[in-house]
Amino acid sequence: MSSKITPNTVSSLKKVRVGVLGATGTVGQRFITLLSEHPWFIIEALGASERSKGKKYREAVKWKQTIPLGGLAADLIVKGCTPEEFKTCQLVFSGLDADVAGDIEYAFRAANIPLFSNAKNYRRDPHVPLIVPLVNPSHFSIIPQQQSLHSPPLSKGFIVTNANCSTTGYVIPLAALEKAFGPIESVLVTTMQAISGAGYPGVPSLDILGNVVPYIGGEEEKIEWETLKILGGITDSENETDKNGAPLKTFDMHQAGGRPALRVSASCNRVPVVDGHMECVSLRFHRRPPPSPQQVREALSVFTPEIQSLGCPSSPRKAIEVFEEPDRPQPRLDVKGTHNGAGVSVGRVRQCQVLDIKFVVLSDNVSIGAATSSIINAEYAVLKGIVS
Ligand SMILES: NC(=O)C1=CN([C@@H]2O[C@H](COP(=O)(O)OP(=O)(O)OC[C@H]3O[C@@H](n4cnc5c(N)ncnc54)[C@H](OP(=O)(O)O)[C@@H]3O)[C@@H](O)[C@H]2O)C=CC1
Ligand SMILES: N[C@@H](CC(=O)OP(=O)(O)O)C(=O)O
Repeated sequence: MSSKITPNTVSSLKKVRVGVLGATGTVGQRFITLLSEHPWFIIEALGASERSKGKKYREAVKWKQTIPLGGLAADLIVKGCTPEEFKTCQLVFSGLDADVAGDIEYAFRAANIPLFSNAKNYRRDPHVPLIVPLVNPSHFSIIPQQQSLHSPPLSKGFIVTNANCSTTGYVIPLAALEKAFGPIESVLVTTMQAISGAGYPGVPSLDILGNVVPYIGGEEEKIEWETLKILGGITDSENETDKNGAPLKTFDMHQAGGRPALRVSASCNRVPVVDGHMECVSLRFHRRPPPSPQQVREALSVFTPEIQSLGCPSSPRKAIEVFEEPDRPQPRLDVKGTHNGAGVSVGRVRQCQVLDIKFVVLSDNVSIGAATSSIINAEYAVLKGIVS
């Protein structure tokens, strides 16, 4: 496909054939729901574990979505997760358990199948982009390097990851604020994470009902470093070159051009909420004097990511909904927001007596925190001719 492709030309072409790995899981089910009505993509193949393989999807899955399972996917036979079984797919989404995602996703890339992953396995890879589509789709520019460094070099295959669900939710307002007011110096974030973030069946009811668990293994570290990769840029490496002697591209981890290092401290809690991660954020800007709460509200409200102006069909109508009411957003009332969980909601923007500004952000951990992000990333790749 040429880079002149527009949303209208994609709509008039034959639908892109897609597969879903981990299709029976919490994220996999959200993929099925969103893809069943997708204007550009059609589900071609579904994969899961040996437990599910060979069964009709409707028999293999414990369907937990509020929308009934219907459409073509319900009667597809679930396959194993091997590239051979997905060779007719033009791209594949992965909602695989991280314990198995590493080898399986590697095999798909090696078989020249573009793969959009929710799992954590390749997020730290120096040649794999970690893309929150409302923030840093420009990081797709690392893909040619990822393909050329693979042995043998790849013509079509690549891996794109999306972020941890808590990172995704709060990094969207951070990006809007950096765009408006320049670098952020420090961030304190405290999460209240929904049970669905732990997959199905997830946290035992006796542990979570009427309770708060102040620990989610590995989560705080992920939020702290993923933020730097996502909000940073891509620069030329000082000491690594390709086979022609040209500098390799590298993620600057938010430190390019003498920018002050961004320091992030995260505290993560599991709370008895079904869907929707709420995060309390306090931050300090580099610039002095810092913006006022009203300027922050306005900057968040007008934030328009590139994917919106490009016309990606799953992008939210409004990226950040800003609430004025003192007791909103709330997970039960606001998790779906204005566009089926594809945007985020911010409220309680106010002055912080220790840093500069504080606010609360709510995101749908299974939608923009997982499946919706992968889908928008794939739409962007189709529009940019990165997938054909
Ligand atoms: N839930 C969330 O909010 C978020 C999750 N993620 C990440 O997304 C991924 C999926 O999460 P989630 O949906 O919650 O997890 P689930 O536990 O709900 O689902 C896991 C999926 O992986 C499949 N699977 C397990 N073992 C194998 C195997 N050996 N071979 C092939 N398939 C296998 C399961 O199939 P079967 O049913 O047959 O066992 C199931 O489809 C994880 O990596 C998670 O960290 C990322 C962001 C948010
Ligand atoms: N750990 C997150 C969900 C998740 O799976 O994260 P990751 O994709 O970073 O492993 C939660 O429990 O809410």
